[in-house]
Amino acid sequence: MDAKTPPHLKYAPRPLERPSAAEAEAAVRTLIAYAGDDPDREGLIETPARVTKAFREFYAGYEEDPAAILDRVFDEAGGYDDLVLLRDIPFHSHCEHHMVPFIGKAHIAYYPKDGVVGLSKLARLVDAYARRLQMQERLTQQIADAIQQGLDARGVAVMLEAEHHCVSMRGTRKAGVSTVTTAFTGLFKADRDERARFIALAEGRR
Ligand SMILES: Nc1nc2c(ncn2[C@@H]2O[C@H](COP(=O)(O)OP(=O)(O)OP(=O)(O)O)[C@@H](O)[C@H]2O)c(=O)[nH]1
Ligand SMILES: [Zn+2]
Repeated sequence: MDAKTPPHLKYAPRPLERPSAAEAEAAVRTLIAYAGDDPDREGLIETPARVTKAFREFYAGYEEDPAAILDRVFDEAGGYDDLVLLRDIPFHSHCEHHMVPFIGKAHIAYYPKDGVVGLSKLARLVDAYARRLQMQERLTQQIADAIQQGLDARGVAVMLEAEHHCVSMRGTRKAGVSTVTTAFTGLFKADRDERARFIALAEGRR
């Protein structure tokens, strides 16, 4: 990606100064005590190390370069230039307000221009952005923009539907609420029939 790349698409938002694993484990001990339990009781002794390890998995996206995921374009798709759609890609992310999971499915479509990308790469792209502290709206937009930029597609459509555990488990405690977000570029942005086709396919109506 070049100097014109918008900040939200860059590999990492800024150079990160990571605390050590020992410092992170100490912070988890503090949170256990804040929750009201004893970090020294037997069942919790190894928990700070486990949580720290889990964090590296939950937030592995900061170490991924989305542009590199879409690097390999196949230009031998036999002239195929119609829509490619992946439906029901499961994802897990964490909301940046409460660091609580939001979990759902992504539907992604694009109209190829000069080639197609390996199907698994679109799922990898979702993970590269989902495994960060996120807002669902930004996650949706980042996925669309990265595909648009990486493939120079004629159009990209992204729909995310997710349940936010910060809404279901705490605060208003409304379980089962689905948040739906969409982002469109190119043909999808310009043509409402294209948007309708995408939505029908994403919902499994065709
Ligand atoms: N737009 C948007 N809001 C989100 C997302 N994830 C969590 N939120 C919301 O972020 C808001 C944060 O609101 P605040 O009033 O600062 O925090 P709060 O007091 O914990 O809010 P409550 O959840 O209403 O108790 C809440 O309304 C959350 O539901 C997201 O991905 N997108
Ligand atoms: Zn939240």
